[in-house]
Amino acid sequence: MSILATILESKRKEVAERKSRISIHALEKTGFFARNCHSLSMSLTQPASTGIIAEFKRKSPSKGVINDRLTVKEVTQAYASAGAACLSVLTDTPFFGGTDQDFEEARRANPHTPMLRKDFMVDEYQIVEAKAMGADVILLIAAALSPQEIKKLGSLARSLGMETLLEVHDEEELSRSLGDYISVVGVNNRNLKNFAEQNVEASKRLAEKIPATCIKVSESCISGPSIIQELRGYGYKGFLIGESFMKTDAPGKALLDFLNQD
Ligand SMILES: O=P(O)(O)OC[C@@H](O)[C@@H](O)c1c[nH]c2ccccc12
Repeated sequence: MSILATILESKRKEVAERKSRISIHALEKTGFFARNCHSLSMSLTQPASTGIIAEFKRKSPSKGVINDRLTVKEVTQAYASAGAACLSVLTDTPFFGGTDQDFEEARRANPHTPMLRKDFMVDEYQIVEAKAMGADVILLIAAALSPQEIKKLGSLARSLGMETLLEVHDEEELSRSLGDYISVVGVNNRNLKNFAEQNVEASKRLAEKIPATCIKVSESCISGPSIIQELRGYGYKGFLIGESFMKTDAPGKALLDFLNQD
């Protein structure tokens, strides 16, 4: 079984268990549910935007522990003051070591910055959870979802005022998953089925296939500022980066260094 299939199987069980504890109706009354969202599209298209979507990531199935020494609050605040256009916080626990509490702490510490709930979304319940956590953006992974599911989850996100980052890895995933509920497309350079690639070729390959009406984001394996320069040339406006920052002792400083050399 691929790593993605393993994660999805575990996620479905987890969501069923969560649903039995708190109803959707109850979730709608909790936390940040009523707050107005920030727009990722607007943040990425502002002329002065750094375009960096900076991720808090403790560990991953492909890399093992990346950094378990720093708190989510210190890292995300440092990212925001270094100029991150958006913060990405993982909430998956078994495979990435993130939690819902991480997300909420980051939200409280960074009220003015757009935030992406990074998880494997398989059910409408998680979209409502994301809103209650204070998310502005949700991730929908084309390799994990049918076009009908993407439409259902993306439309729900939009109706709650959130945006969707649609993640694709190849042309087939892209063409079957687009819809008017998608305004931002992320090309994951890493293949989630085998965690193989370590370069940004997928972004270069798919750049011209993404409709001009969508904002382009390149995700994963961005190891230095020169790659950002190159991807800008392909029309990319967003750059989702975790490991390059998190593997250092000062991820916010690492982001600043990227910007100063960009
Ligand atoms: O740490 P990196 O290589 O900079 O990658 C960040 C981000 O793109 C990656 O964490 C990611 C992209 N899509 C995902 C889906 C689920 C979990 C994680 C991811």
